[in-house]
Amino acid sequence: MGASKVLLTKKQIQSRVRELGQSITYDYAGHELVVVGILTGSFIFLADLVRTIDVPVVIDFMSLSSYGALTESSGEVRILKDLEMPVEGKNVLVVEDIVDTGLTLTYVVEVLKKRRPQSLKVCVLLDKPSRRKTAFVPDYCGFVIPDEFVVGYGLDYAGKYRNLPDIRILELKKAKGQGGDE
Ligand SMILES: O=P(O)(O)OC[C@H]1O[C@H](OP(=O)(O)OP(=O)(O)O)[C@H](O)[C@@H]1O
Ligand code: HPA
Ligand SMILES: [Mg+2]
Repeated sequence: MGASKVLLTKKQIQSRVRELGQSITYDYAGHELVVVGILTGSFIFLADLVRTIDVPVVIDFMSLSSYGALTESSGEVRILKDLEMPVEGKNVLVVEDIVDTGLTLTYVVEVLKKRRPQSLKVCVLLDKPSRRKTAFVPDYCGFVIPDEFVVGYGLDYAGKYRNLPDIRILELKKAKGQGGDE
């Protein structure tokens, strides 16, 4: 298995997700929220987070791609699937698994701002600031992590490992040495 070192346990994630949900509930009290999940990486975080948010929530998804099967961003972000609903006049909260170079979220914010939402904020579970190529700063952040490629809890390497219940550091060399398939 190429992803053996646990960086964040199930328990740590669960407790931090609950805290984020409480902050979001407090900040949006009395308002309806449109939660926009960025597919595919955000799906587990979003599913857990929305169940800790106690204001009316509508959920929509957008799919973008820049990494493909690589551990380095291609630098080019494309929309693969757009939102189903207009967000004009809505309080929009983008939910994402990780901000790394910042290219994906910088692009998402730019695209959504043009649709004139009432408010637009971004919640990420993980922030890897060491590799940033844009000035992007999330409004809500679960954990700041070191410059390692991580998998699990929705995050993948070449489509795999999203189902791991914790977040682990991908160890490619070890995987090769042990006859892994990377
Ligand atoms: O800050 P950045 O350098 O842009 O990287 C972050 C983005 O990269 C990953 O998605 P990816 O494009 O690999 O697709 P996925 O969500 O389907 O895994 C991750 O889920 C974020 O969306
Ligand atoms: O560390 C990462 N893991 C998985 N997907 C990612 N996309 C950007 N950074 C990462
Ligand atoms: Mg993603």
